This record gives sequence, structure tokens and C-alpha cells, in this order.
Amino acid sequence: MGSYAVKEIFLTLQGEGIQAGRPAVFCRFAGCNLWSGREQDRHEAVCRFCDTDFVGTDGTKGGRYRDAQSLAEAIVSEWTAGEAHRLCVLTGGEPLLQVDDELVRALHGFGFRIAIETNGTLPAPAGIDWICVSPKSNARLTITRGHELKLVYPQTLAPPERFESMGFDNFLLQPMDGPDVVDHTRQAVAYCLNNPKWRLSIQTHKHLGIR
Ligand SMILES: C[S@@+](CC[C@H](N)C(=O)[O-])C[C@H]1O[C@@H](n2cnc3c(N)ncnc32)[C@H](O)[C@@H]1O
Ligand SMILES: Nc1nc2[nH]cc(C(=O)O)c2c(=O)[nH]1
Ligand code: SF4
Ligand SMILES: [Mg+2]
Repeated sequence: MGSYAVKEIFLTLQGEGIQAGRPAVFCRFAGCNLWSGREQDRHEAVCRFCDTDFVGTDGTKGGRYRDAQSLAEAIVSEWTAGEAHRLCVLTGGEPLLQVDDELVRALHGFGFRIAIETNGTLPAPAGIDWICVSPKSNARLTITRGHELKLVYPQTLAPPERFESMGFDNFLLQPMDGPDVVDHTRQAVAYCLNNPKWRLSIQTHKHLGIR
């Protein structure tokens, strides 16, 4: 394929979901199909609560990577430990605008397990080892099975009941961050207590003060 537009690449602990606490190299792709990333467009976007700057290629180790091999080399160079337990998390923005078979092959070639954080509206290439889908408002899901469904809560147009018959191994509610995060957390806790199919996902990195 052509090139990859990457906002930033960094090593941290996975902060969210069932794999929270695992070290991983995050690769944040630039651009999203549900919001332009410009504040003046937020109120009319499909996804209006995004907590992330995914515009441009100006972050740590950001840039235009010319091919899958050069991007995979940049990702492996952030991993400071040995060859065991290598994990990368492909996120964004919306990573499935750019992730393809060549990148999956190149990352597996360096021994990485590949996890992805996606809004689930676009098809995924084969071979991704851990798929986390996080539905947004009334956007139609293309990916309806995977390893975890992590729903930001509450969303008026995306109630948990709509997803619980889908083929995911784990179902999580993640309180929507923003000015009302304390109230959203209370609501998510109450929902899980009454609906034990769902577990709470806290954005632990924000409390730890790490990326
Ligand atoms: C920035 S998104 C990028 C990946 C992909 N576009 C997606 O939406 O899943 C990474 C994760 O952060 C979550 N997220 C974004 N904004 C949030 C917020 N304000 N509160 C809680 N989680 C949020 C998303 O739902 C997703 O699970
Ligand atoms: N530590 C940490 N964990 C994360 N899990 C998902 C993230 C994301 O923005 O996709 C994220 C992130 O930005 N930082
Ligand atoms: S879909 Fe993901 S990256 Fe896009 S605006 Fe929503 S949370 Fe942000
Ligand atoms: Mg994040």
C-alpha cells in the first residue's frame, strides 16, 4: 500500500479494558471517519465526546511512514524489553482507515501481538489478535464480534442493550470523560451492578498521570 499518517507512537501501559495494566507500544493513526478533529465541527459530528487529538503527524515519533516495514521498525524501537510479551495497540483517530494486511504481517514479523481500538464501522484485516470495538452513537457497526466491546457510557443513541447479543467475549462500560465524568461514573457503576454481563472499564492512565 501507500504510506501511513501517524500522529504519535509511545510506550505506556494499556489504561483501559480487560487488558488494562499491560505494557504496550501505542501507535495512534491520524484522522477519523466520525469527526474531523476540529473543535468547530464537534457539535455536528457523529462522535462528539472524543478525548483525543488525532489531527496531523506532529506528535512523538509522528510522521508519514512510507511503508509497513518502516512503521513496524518505529514501533519495535519503542519497545524497551525483550522479545517476549511484545504488544502493540493500534488506535487513533480511527486506525481501520489505514491498517492493512502488510502492517499486520510486518508487526507479527517482529513478534508483536496486535491489539486494535476501533469504532467498529470499518472492516478489519485478518490476523489482528485483539479487537476492541467502541460503538459511537447511531453509527452502524461493521464489526459485530471480537474480544471486547467497550461502550462509552452514557450515550443516548447507543444503549448497552443494543449490543449485548453481539459476539464479543467481554462487555465493558467506560464512563464518558468530560465535565460530568463523576456523574457518568456513578451511572456506569449502577448499570453494572444491575446488569452483571457488563464490567466497568476505568481510564486508569488518566488517574496514574501517564499517557
Ligand atoms: C480516541 S478512541 C480511538 C479509537 C477509535 N476511534 C474508537 O473510537 O474506538 C480510543 C478509545 O477512547 C474512548 N474514548 C474517547 N473519548 C472518550 C471519552 N470522552 N470518555 C471515555 N472514553 C473515551 C473511545 O471510545 C475508544 O474506546
Ligand atoms: N494508556 C493509554 N491507554 C489507552 N487505551 C486506549 C487508548 C486510546 O486512546 O486508544 C489509550 C491511551 O491513550 N493511553
Ligand atoms: S471515533 Fe474514536 S477517534 Fe473518532 S472521534 Fe470518536 S472517539 Fe475520537
Ligand atoms: Mg486515549
